[in-house]
Amino acid sequence: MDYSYPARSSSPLSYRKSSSFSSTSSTSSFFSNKPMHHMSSSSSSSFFNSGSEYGSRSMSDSMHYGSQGYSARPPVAYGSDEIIGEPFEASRPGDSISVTIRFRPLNEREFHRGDEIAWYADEDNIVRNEYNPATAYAFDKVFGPQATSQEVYEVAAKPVVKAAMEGVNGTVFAYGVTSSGKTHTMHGDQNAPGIIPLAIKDVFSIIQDTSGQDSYSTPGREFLLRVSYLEIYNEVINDLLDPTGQNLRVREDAQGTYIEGVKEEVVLSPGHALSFIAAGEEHRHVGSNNFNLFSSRSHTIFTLMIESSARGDEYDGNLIDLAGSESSKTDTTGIRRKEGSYINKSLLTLGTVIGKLSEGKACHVPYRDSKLTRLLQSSLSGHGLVSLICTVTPASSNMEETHNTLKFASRAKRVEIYASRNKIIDEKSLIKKYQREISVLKEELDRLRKGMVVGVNHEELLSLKQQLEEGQVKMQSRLEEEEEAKAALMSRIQRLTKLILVSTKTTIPGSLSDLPSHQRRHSVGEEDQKLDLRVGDTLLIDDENQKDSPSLVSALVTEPCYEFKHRRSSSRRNDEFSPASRTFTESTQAGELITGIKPLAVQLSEEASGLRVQNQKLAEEASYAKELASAAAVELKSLAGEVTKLSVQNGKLEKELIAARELAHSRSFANSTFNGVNRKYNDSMRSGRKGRLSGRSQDFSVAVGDDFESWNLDLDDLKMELQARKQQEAALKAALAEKELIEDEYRKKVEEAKKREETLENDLANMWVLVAKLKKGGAAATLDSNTDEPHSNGTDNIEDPKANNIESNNVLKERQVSEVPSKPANERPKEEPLVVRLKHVCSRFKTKLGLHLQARMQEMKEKELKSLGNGDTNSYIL
Ligand SMILES: Nc1ncnc2c1ncn2[C@@H]1O[C@H](COP(=O)(O)OP(=O)(O)OP(=O)(O)O)[C@@H](O)[C@H]1O
Repeated sequence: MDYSYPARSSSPLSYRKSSSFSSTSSTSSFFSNKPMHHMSSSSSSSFFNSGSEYGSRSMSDSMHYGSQGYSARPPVAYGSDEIIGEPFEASRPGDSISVTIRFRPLNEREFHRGDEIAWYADEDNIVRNEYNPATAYAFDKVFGPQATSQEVYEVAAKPVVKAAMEGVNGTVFAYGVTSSGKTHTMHGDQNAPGIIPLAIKDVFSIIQDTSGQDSYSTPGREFLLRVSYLEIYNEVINDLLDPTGQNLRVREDAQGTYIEGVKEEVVLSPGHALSFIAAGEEHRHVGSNNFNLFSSRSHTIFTLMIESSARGDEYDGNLIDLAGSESSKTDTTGIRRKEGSYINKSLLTLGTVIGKLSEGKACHVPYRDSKLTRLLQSSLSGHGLVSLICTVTPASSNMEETHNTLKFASRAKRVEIYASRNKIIDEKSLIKKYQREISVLKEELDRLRKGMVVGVNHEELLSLKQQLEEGQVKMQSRLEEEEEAKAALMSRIQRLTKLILVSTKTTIPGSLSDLPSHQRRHSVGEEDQKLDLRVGDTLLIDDENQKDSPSLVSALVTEPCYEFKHRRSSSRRNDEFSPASRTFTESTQAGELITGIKPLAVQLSEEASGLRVQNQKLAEEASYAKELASAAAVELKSLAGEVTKLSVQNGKLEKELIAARELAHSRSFANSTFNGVNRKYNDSMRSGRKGRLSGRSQDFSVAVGDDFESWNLDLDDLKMELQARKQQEAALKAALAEKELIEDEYRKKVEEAKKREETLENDLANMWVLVAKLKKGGAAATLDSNTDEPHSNGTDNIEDPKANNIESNNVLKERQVSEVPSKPANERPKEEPLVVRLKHVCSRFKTKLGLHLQARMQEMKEKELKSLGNGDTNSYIL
């Protein structure tokens, strides 16, 4: 005999490669077990798959395998009682065990060995020997090698399943030599599911079909499905669904035999049920024998128990049990031999039991001789439908084993059964138990309902209902508010806690717990520094939009300002974080570390919530500052307008001045002319040429006299006017100088105002940056501000507006760091430095702006007064 071994999957539905060989006989069964201990019109079905050397050794002893193959040997001779010239008449279903034969194809090994077809399916229900055609057996159905498992299921299992759904126990089992196809038939694989998965699927589809159209449909019924899966290995029963369930005992009560303590799992879908099979397969005993690498070394029984009840009919449920298959296979040495002997023993007992039962005599049936027959007792003794599927190989090399299988099947065919529907529900029935519970609960509910409405009139009921609804609405809204607040708080706490834990992780990996306690006590300062760095890291990472870059962290940690910061702040933090930091620094275990962090987180969350209020205030103040800045900008515009007006006025004044100067010049020319004429006149008067010139002189005198008179008048006027003009000129010059001064002053003020506007805008921008930062990383900022420094009064910072032009928090921090506290701790404001600073910025800004506006108003007033004082002059000039 030569052997090779097919791969075998542990899952009943997983793909299996075709086996190449077979030689020894084996048996496998899918049997419908009895309803166990249940009283009722119940039925049960089981698969079992077992391996055995049943008949194989005699076969191997008598057969000779050689290169010539089996064809060279003569056909096996059979006893006359074994040869059936005419096939049996197929039994009527329900009267006897249904017996089906399934041929598998020749496998590769048999083919290469030159095996011939020794047995074949003749028509639908005859198995005939190729070498002796008179040797034939009739069964209910014979499937050829090409038949599918679905076809086998339809004939051999579906009627049992149907009967089980109607309350009749059912058992299907497979029987055959090793590698004849029991597992293939019962479990199958993904491509060709076997009887078990097909039966499970059918049960669920029957339950789901509530149409009533199908003859199997079960409208108006309730079902509870449970599965169990066990194996009989070396005459020991093990629970495959519960590895701790070993060596289970078979018990007997009035209702028959049952397995004590077997695990039953409720299943909700076919997949769910199959998953239990797959899990059970993991625990099953499988080993290689001469012919099958994954030969079953035990009988396995899969049971699907179906409890069914008409809806509302609490005490009239049906129980249906489906059970699984078992197989046994053999080997010739060592442990396999021992297994094989057990398998053979149980199968021989099975054969004996079947034989006794087939005789139909009232004789002792040795059910108790093996666990298998003991468990099958109810089924085999005719309390339910039984379907036997015998798997056979057509190979000539296994002709004798196949013949033995056929003889066994033939005997089994003679066993009569008396299946009847189980009518009485077991007290242990789960569905009944559940129904009782439901009934009790329903009654209780009814009682409660009745009790609630007794003694309450309709109006009271309505008002109560209204009150209840109002209360519900209030409660709901309050609940929502509380939930929101809680969620906000929780998220904040989580964020803060996360920050702290992340920080802890990045900066002191194991350092606290690694240090001996005494060392830790001495290194509080160091750890404080570390904590500061951690806090700083966290804050900076937060500032950097949460970029968790180790290089960035390390770079920031080494920055001098941070070193300075944590050096300086270590003493202070012990005050401010005393409970948390004490817990933190005194922690010795990781668990304690986390416990220590919690109060800190709570504290931080409180501070963060305070900070949020402050942030809001700051935002309001910032918005007010913005308004002020825009008012200042408007005012600046009006100032610029005034400056322009003044410039225009100055231009006019200059023009007037020029005109006045020209006038003065012309007056001076007239004056000099007058003086010249006057001088000439005086000279002529003094020279005595009065007579000679008298006539002319008179004329002239008349002429000149008239002129002179008028000239004298004009001259006085001119003199006065000239004087006035001179005064005016002086006044204008002074006014011009003053205007120029004022203009310069205005220019300066405009420049100053522009600078201030810039400063204000910067301040405002900084404020927004800080507000945004506080909003974004409020907690971190709080932590930072808490750990940074005692609060400075912030005044110095604001003296120089440029200093407030903080482009980044780092600058601010540097400033804060550089402003080492000069005041005692008890003078420190309670608010954070950033907040104080911002407040000071705002108040300074407001004060300065107010002062500036006041000064401006004053100046304008003065200017106005001055303008009024010079009004005559101006009007005179104009
Ligand atoms: N009807 C069939 N059609 C095709 N292949 C089959 C058929 N029956 C069995 N085989 C193949 O034959 C090989 C052996 O089958 P299987 O393992 O089912 O035998 P078995 O009787 O369960 O053996 P054992 O008792 O040792 O566990 C497998 O590879 C299987 O796929």
